[in-house]
Order: sequence, then C-alpha cells, then structure tokens
Amino acid sequence: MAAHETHDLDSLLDEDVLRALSGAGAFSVRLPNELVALNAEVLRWFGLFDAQPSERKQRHALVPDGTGENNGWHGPGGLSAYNRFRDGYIFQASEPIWSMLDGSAGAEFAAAHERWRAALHAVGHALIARLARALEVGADQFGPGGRCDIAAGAQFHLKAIRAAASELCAPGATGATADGRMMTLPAHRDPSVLSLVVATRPGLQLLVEGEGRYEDVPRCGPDVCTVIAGQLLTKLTRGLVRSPLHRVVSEPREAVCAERVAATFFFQPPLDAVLQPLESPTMARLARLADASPERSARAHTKVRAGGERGNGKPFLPVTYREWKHRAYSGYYARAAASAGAARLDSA
Ligand SMILES: O=C(O)CCC(=O)C(=O)O
Ligand SMILES: [Fe+2]
Repeated sequence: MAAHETHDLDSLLDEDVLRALSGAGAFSVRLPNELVALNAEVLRWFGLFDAQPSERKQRHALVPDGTGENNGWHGPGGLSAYNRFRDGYIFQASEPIWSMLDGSAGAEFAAAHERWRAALHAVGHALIARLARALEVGADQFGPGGRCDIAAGAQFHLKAIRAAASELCAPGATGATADGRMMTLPAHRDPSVLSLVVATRPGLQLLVEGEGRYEDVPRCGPDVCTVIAGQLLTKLTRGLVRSPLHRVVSEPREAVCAERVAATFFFQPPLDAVLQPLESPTMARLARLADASPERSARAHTKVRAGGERGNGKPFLPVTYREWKHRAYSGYYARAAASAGAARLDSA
C-alpha cells in the first residue's frame, strides 16, 4: 500500500494527485502563507465561540430537518452517533455564515469564515481539476458553475473533540486501540467527492489496506491540510480512486483527553447533478492496467475496494446526487430525525 505523501500545494502536479488518490486515497498538502493565516484566524474565532457558556451557543443551534443540510451549532452527541465526543458548527456552501458572537465581533466572525470558505473552495477546485486533467476527463464539469461543481453542495464542519477520560476509559467503553489510545471518531468513509481536513492536533488515522492497521496522518496544524477521497469519487472513477477508511483517536490524560479542533470541508456536487462514471482513453487505460497486473500495479487495490464498480460488482448507473445522497445518508437521516423530534419535545 502506498505511503502517505505530503506535497506543497503550490508545486503539486496533476500526476501527484492521481498517484496519491489512486494509491493511499489521501495525502497532505503544506499550505501557502495566506491560507495558513486564514486557517489560524478561523480557528481563533472558533475558540472564541467555543469558550462561551452552552446557553449562548444554544442560541445558534441548528435545527435538523432530515435533509442532511444543516447550518449552525450542535452540542456533544448532536445529529449522529459520529458526534458522541464532538460539538461545533456546520455551514452549507450556499448559505450565509451566521453572526454567532454578540456585538461587532459577530460580523467579523461571519466575514472571516466567508473569506476562509471561499479560499478552501478554491483549493478543492484546484485539486479536483488536477485529478480531472490527469484522467483527461474534462476539468470544467467539477469547477465553479460546472454541472458537477464540487463546491455547490459542499459543507464545512468546525468541531472540537473532547471527552472525559472517565468516559473514554469507563468499564465497557469500546474503542481502545492497540497503543492505549481511544477512538473518539469511529472508522468511516466520507460520503463526499473530496474532503479537506485541517486539525489542531494529531489523531487522524488512515487504514493501511491489506495490513489491517491504522497509520497516523503525519502532520497537523494550520499550515497543513489533509485531502481524503470520498466514496463519490470512488464511484465516479469506477474504483480507480480509493476512499480510505479513517478514524480519530485521542490519548486519555489525567482527567480529560487533550482537546482537538478540526475543520473539515466535504465537497459535494449540486443535488440535481447526474452522476455517472467518468470516461476517457486514460481512464480505460488505467482500468486495463489495474485489471492486467493486480500484484504489480499500484492500482491493484482498486479491484477489491468497496464502493466502486470493480469493488462490489454493482454497476454504478447514472443517478442524481440527490438520490445517491438519500441512500448514503439514510441511516443518518433516521438518527437526525429522532434528535429533531427530541429537540421539539424539549422546547414544547
Ligand atoms: O477530525 C478529523 O481529523 C477528521 C474528521 C472526519 O473524518 C469527518 O468528519 O468525516
Ligand atoms: Fe471523515
């Protein structure tokens, strides 16, 4: 299995993106100074929001409506089981960011997040354009205003992971890793085209396929961003791109595990985009390569990967993103609807 690569965003080549995403399914990029500054700024705003008492945060609570498209804050355990140890806020690509702090700070909070979101959308567009060029499948479809514009249905999450050590280590607690750390975000694949993660502390791990073990993503901080391929990209490329299983682990300290903040962008197309496998002579050549030399080809893994046409034998027929999302999120919808019901009962 290919090792996790780290590149400079400015000098990343089309082939680098193809190699990394069809190998490990993820890689990290060192960011230019202006992006580092925007990350640091938005993490500082998150800290200011986060430091408020939870009654204040509650005023900005999201109201789940079952569509999976939410804006606003949720407390620990909100929305889905994935948030057992996480709280923070979510915004959709097309929605204005709320002024979530009192006074003039509210407007600055919103403006800083909007600048940051625009800059990260540009990074997502640049990355998918590189992959599309390497596959010769036409980059414009994924770009701004394209029929499969990956920022059109995007959302970002800014969330803190924290847990009392007593809860992590309670008798019967599941999720201890071999080295004594605890799983604070269970293993999953992202239901996105691409995801970008900026995290303040280590803890993100990727499954090393074929070896059954997880490996730490080597770098974190506002100067680096981890790029993870999502299940949609695996589908669109018929399994040439891998969407790796990943999780987050935390070290229990004396009383609480060290708090970790992560900003995650999930890039997703517009709801009415028709998704179908990408076709090109290059795609066909790479597929033949993968099929012909499973042991030697770096892309041999694609044959056994879940989620692609090669992976599970199920053809990926044209489908709208709306339909795909509905299926992918169905379990999530049920949990979101249940928590919405509870919130309404509480406030009645
Ligand atoms: O917190 C992280 O590093 C990753 C978060 C993640 O994988 C997710 O929210 O899907
Ligand atoms: Fe994820």
